[in-house]
Amino acid sequence: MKRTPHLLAIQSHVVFGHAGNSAAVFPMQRVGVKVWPLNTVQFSNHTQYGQWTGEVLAPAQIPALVEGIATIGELGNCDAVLSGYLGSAEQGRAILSGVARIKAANPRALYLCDPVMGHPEKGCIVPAEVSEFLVEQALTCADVLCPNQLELDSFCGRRAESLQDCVEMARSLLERGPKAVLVKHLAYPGRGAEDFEMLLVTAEGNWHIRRPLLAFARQPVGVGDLTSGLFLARLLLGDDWVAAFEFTAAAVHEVLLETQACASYELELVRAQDRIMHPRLRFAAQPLEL
Ligand SMILES: Nc1ncnc2c1ncn2[C@@H]1O[C@H](COP(=O)(O)OP(=O)(O)O)[C@@H](O)[C@H]1O
Ligand SMILES: Cc1ncc(COP(=O)(O)O)c(C=O)c1O
Ligand SMILES: [Mg+2]
Repeated sequence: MKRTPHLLAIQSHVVFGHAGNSAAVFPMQRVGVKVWPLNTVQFSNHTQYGQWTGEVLAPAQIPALVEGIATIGELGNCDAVLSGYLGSAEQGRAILSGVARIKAANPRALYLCDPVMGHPEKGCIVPAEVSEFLVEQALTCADVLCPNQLELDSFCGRRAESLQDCVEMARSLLERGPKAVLVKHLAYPGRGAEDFEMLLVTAEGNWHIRRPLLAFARQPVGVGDLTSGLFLARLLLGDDWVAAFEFTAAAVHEVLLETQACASYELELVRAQDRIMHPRLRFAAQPLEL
C-alpha cells in the first residue's frame, strides 16, 4: 500500500471561518494527506473583518513543538513543511530553523513558503517586518514559493508591466533558491478583465492557466492559502508540477463556485469537499515561451 504523506502546516488559525490552516487543513486532508497543523496565531476571525481577538504564538513554541515531535521519533516522517501567515518575523526565523531540523531528519522533505505579506487596501494586515523577513531570508530557503502578484512585485522590487514581465520576474526568483514559483493570481497592465490567471515557473518551463473570474459581493479570503495547500498536497501525492498546478486551479475554482452559489463570504469548504477531491472542470496549463 502507498504511504500517506505527512505535512507540517505552519500558519494562522481562525476560530470562525476560513483563512490559513482553517482554509487549508481540511482540503489537504480531503485529498489524502496527513496534516500536522501548527498555528502561528489563533484569531477569532480573519483580519479582513477589520477587528479580531486572539493571540500570536510565542516564537519559541515553534522549535519546542518540532522538538516534541522529534522526541517521539516522528520527525523523519515529515515529508513537507508549509508556511503561510506569520504573526512576527521572529516566528519566521523559528520556522526556518524548524525546516532545517526537519531536512536533517528527512533530506527529501520539501519546504513551501506562501509569503503572506498583507494587502492593506483589502484589510489583510501583516506586520511590516514580516515582509522584510520573507524577502531577505525565507526566499532562499524555500523549495516552492507561492506569491500573489503583490508579493511577486515585492520580491522583485518593482511592478510587473506585462505577462512576459511576470514570467521574467518569477524566473528571476528561481535563481535565488526555489525550484518552482507558483504565482497564485496575476495582475499586470493589459490583463483580460474576464479571466483569473495563474503562472507556474520551474527549471523545465513556464505554464499559464486561465479560469473564469467570478463575481462576489465581497472577495472571499483564504483562497491563496487553499491554493498553496492543495498544490503542496498534490505534489506529495505524486503529481508532477503541471498536474498539481492544473488540479489546484480546478479544485479552487470548484470551491469558489460553491461559495458563490451560497452567496457566502466565507469559503464553502465542507459543502465543496467532493468537488475538491474530484473537480469536474479542467483548466489546461498552457506552456509559455519567454
Ligand atoms: N475565479 C475567481 N474569481 C474571482 N475572484 C477570485 C477567483 N479566484 C480567486 N479570487 C479572489 O482573488 C483574490 C486573490 O487575492 P490575492 O491577493 O491575489 O491572493 P491571496 O488570496 O493569496 O491573498 C482573492 O480575494 C480571491 O478571493
Ligand atoms: C489570519 C489570516 N490568515 C491568512 C490570511 C491570508 O488569506 P489569503 O489566502 O486570502 O491570502 C488572512 C487574510 O486576511 C488572515 O487574516
Ligand atoms: Mg495570500
